[in-house]
Amino acid sequence: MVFNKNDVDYSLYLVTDSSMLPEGKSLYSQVKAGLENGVTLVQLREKDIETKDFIREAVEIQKLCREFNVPLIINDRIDVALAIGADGVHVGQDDMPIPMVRKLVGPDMIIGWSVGFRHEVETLAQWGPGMVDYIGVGTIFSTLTKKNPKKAPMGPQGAIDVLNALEDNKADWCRTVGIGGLHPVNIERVLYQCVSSNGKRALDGISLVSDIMAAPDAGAATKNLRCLLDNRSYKFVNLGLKCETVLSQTYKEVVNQVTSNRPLVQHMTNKVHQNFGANVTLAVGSSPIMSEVKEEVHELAQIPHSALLLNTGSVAPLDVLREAITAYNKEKRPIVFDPVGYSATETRKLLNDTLLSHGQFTCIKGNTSEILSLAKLTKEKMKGVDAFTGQIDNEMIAQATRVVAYTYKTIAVCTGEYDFIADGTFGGRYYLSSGPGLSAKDIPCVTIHNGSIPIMGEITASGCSLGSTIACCVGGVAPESNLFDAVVTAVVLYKTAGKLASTRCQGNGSFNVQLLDALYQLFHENSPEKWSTSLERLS
Ligand SMILES: Nc1ncnc2c1ncn2[C@@H]1O[C@H](COP(=O)(O)OP(=O)(O)OP(=O)(O)O)[C@@H](O)[C@H]1O
Ligand SMILES: Cc1ncsc1CCO
Ligand SMILES: [Mg+2]
Repeated sequence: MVFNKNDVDYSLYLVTDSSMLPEGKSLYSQVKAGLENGVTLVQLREKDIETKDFIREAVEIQKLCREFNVPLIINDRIDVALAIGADGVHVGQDDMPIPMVRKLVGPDMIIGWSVGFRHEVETLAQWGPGMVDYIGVGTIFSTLTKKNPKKAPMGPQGAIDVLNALEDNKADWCRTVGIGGLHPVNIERVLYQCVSSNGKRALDGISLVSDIMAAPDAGAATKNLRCLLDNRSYKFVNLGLKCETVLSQTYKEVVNQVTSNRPLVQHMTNKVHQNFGANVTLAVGSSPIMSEVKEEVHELAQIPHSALLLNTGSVAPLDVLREAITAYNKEKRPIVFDPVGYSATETRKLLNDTLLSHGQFTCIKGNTSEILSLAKLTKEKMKGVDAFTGQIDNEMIAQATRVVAYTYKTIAVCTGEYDFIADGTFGGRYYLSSGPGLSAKDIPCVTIHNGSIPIMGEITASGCSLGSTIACCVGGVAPESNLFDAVVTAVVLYKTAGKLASTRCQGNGSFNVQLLDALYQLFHENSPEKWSTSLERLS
């Protein structure tokens, strides 16, 4: 053993696969290129190979790894690991039980275990520090490397559950690498999202196969991966992210920017909302396009100042929604997500969870039912798309909003008489191993209020149209503007318009018309110093 187990760098963990080598490259040459450019740990994983050949290969790779002072882990084959004196072994849930592995390999060898569930973490915690040194947390996304996957992809949320279980069980010795379907397009996002709820733990690294093994230029591919890991900042929209005091001057500036940039807001929204949403978008100086066509999402996402409102009230097919998220994330354009009726049925919950795992959202907006159930603060199913009617106080709503913002690293908005807005974006920063240190209760949260306006909740799609307004504001602000300010401006503008409309209307029908007029008027006057809505920063 040349390594102190505690000093192992898990950040970029290369797992080999000789079945995917590009022409003219060998396993040896690919691993060498990886090591020269920032791979910190190597696992030899050969599924269909004679023992004699495996040993020969392992000895060769071991020599190479030693040159770079990088540990070599052997997959599955404890006998091979022992025979060559490897630095570690990696075993799966269906392989030899960990206590037996430890007995065979002795105390110094690194033992890695594939883990996907909380109860597996509880088991390793009971074994204590002498057993498992690190876990491969996965499968995060589906992957072609595993031919017959036994587990459904867990998504970043599943990885967060595992990190939480490690914290809850005080397994502080155990390191973690994310595994499964990780590629340059999603690595930053996964690292950004995967933080335990107490803020103390993030993934220690990522493990991957094809992006290095199958790369025509494995050196360049590794360099690129190394950059992503070392970057520590995920700009999921091309905007500055910070949370400052919001003043009427700020509202004015946001409205000015929306006016001059006139964003194109693609709506994938429910049938009830389509017409009104398009009119609201026009009223606030923006251009709507209602489109659920898979083929055009990339083109639309590339338009300057585009934004996507993704409302799952009555939904486009899953593959269309996924493609839209991929496109807007790729172009770093904002997405506002409205998970309408999130917990009304199991089907809706699964659909929304699938989308939440698939990408990064600038803002997640919901009513009290949606936000409470997203935050897992209620197990009660929603009655259709209705807001929560049970007992809740503002403190609980603030907590739920913060939990949603923190969990999804987003700006969360919870609507009702009081609207709550929490910023869980951390300015796009991410951390390896230690996490940001803050938990949901520590993140910025404001509440806005303009008295009780029950009629706002009594017309359909009023929440959906707040979603349109937010999308106009986050799409319309100039690069390097503050996203949180843009969201707050939209919510304050909308509430002010609701108040004004409620004083002018004669009932629900005319309220709708008055709301459009008021939005148009307030937006175009742009005199926020006269707006009646108040904002309070919560501690
Ligand atoms: N009692 C109330 N007082 C003041 N404003 C309210 C009240 N109820 C709702 N609102 C406002 O009405 C808008 C819609 O909020 P609501 O919570 O009803 O959304 P929603 O249920 O998602 O709407 P929908 O699904 O019908 O689109 C928000 O802008 C919110 O601030
Ligand atoms: C009524 C309704 N049903 C699905 S979406 C929607 C609009 C309000 O959320
Ligand atoms: Mg409502």
